Amino acid sequence: MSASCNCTEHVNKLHQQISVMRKEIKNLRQLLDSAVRSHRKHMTSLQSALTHLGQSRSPKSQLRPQADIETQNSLEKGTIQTVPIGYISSCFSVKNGTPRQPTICGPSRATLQIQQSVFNNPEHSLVGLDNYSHVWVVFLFHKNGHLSYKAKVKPPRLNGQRVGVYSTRSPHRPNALGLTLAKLDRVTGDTLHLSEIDMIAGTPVLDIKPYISDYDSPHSRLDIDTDTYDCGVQPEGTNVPSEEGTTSVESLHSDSIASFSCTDDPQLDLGVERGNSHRTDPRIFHSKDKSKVHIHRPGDASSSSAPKAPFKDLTTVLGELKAYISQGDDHLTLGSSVGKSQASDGPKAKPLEPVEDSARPCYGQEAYSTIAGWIREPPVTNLEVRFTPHAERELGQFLAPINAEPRDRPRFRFLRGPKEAAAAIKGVLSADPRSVYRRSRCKDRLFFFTLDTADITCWFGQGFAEVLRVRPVAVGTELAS
Ligand SMILES: C[S@@+](CC[C@H](N)C(=O)[O-])C[C@H]1O[C@@H](n2cnc3c(N)ncnc32)[C@H](O)[C@@H]1O
Repeated sequence: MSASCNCTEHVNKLHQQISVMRKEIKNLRQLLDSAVRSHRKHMTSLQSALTHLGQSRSPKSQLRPQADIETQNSLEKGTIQTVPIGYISSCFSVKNGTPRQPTICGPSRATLQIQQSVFNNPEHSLVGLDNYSHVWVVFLFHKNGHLSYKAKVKPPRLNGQRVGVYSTRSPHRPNALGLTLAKLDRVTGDTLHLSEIDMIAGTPVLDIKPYISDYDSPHSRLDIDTDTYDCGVQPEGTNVPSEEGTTSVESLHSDSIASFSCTDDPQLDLGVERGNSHRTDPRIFHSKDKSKVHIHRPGDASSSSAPKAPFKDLTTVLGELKAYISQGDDHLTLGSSVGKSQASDGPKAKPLEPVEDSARPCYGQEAYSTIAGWIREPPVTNLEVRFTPHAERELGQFLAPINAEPRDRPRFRFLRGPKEAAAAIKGVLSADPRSVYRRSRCKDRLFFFTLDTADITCWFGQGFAEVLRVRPVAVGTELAS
């Protein structure tokens, strides 16, 4: 009896000892964990101190951590590790039916939230951006499906003709990078609200930059090659003579370019006033030669006796030129058009011969740029877009995101109502979103695409596209954000 009693006591003691030891082990573990944490912290701050030292003392400092040196080496070689700053949330869920360029479809809306993994305070990175109306969006064509690319591609608008990949905006290029000029509607905290986009939902964005027309548009460039001025004299060197007849580099990079005049020849003196940019100088017209610009001067035979008078604004003239080109009226020349409207205003412009074929470069909106002819005059013509009454009724059922009631009606996430959606649908379809294959081989097939929360069904006939159905996207297949 006493032996068994002793034994139980002994076992109990052992149990107590084990439990004490367990507690001690637990405490030791906690101590160890906290030591490891503090060690890591210490190492991180030590590392950043070393990096700082390495950067501030000498770029080649031995103190620079290996990772830093590797990054630098990669940069030197032109290879970088990219990190998306955010992902596009847009009214287009798939490639099919997404505009091929942003301007095709104004109401196409999207948001971009800057990731917290990139900046601790992402909203700080957007401070000041709301001063701009447009932003460049650099993104990855993540849904290309493959990484293959070819030196020559067949843009859909060229209807099967091949051109070099670098003369197109094809998504299939060695580095699958896209570039879109998007309208910046507003900035709220860490989020950009965009429209006029051509990116699908989920597109990884690598960078955004403000669009600054003074820098980004050849229209307003100040460093124009003076060779392109056909003003009768070849200016010395490559710089534009300043008002005083001297050539200053500064003058090319300041507003004083507005004072450009061919002072070498009094007959050519345009008398352009300081403060007026040459880009709005109505005396400058394009010749039909690539990049050539004619400056019409009082000395022109057509205007020798004409007094200096107010000229038509260049943008107006370019507008007329654009209208003329799109009308394709072979009998009308810019000269006659401008001349007509300027009959009482001042000298007539030189006639400009009509563009003969779509391959020839034509003039961009900017006064000093040219673009491939097929961009303005593609072999694929724009389509008329119609809605059947049924489709119109279906579209009319959709509500804007802000309308909470009635609950049983479909609601857009991005678009601001049926009117805006109709404009977006027209934009997408008028540019004929079909592939060349579908256009030529499957003409009669129905075409489906998704816009915001609507599934659109349509068909194409000769010169038109007709919307047959506009249904809410099936539940469970809504847009990925
Ligand atoms: C022709 S690209 C032009 C994009 C951009 N504006 C540019 O010039 O780089 C536009 C087309 O790319 C496709 N697309 C848009 N986002 C994409 C993405 N994340 N991955 C793959 N293709 C995409 C859509 O079919 C859209 O119509």
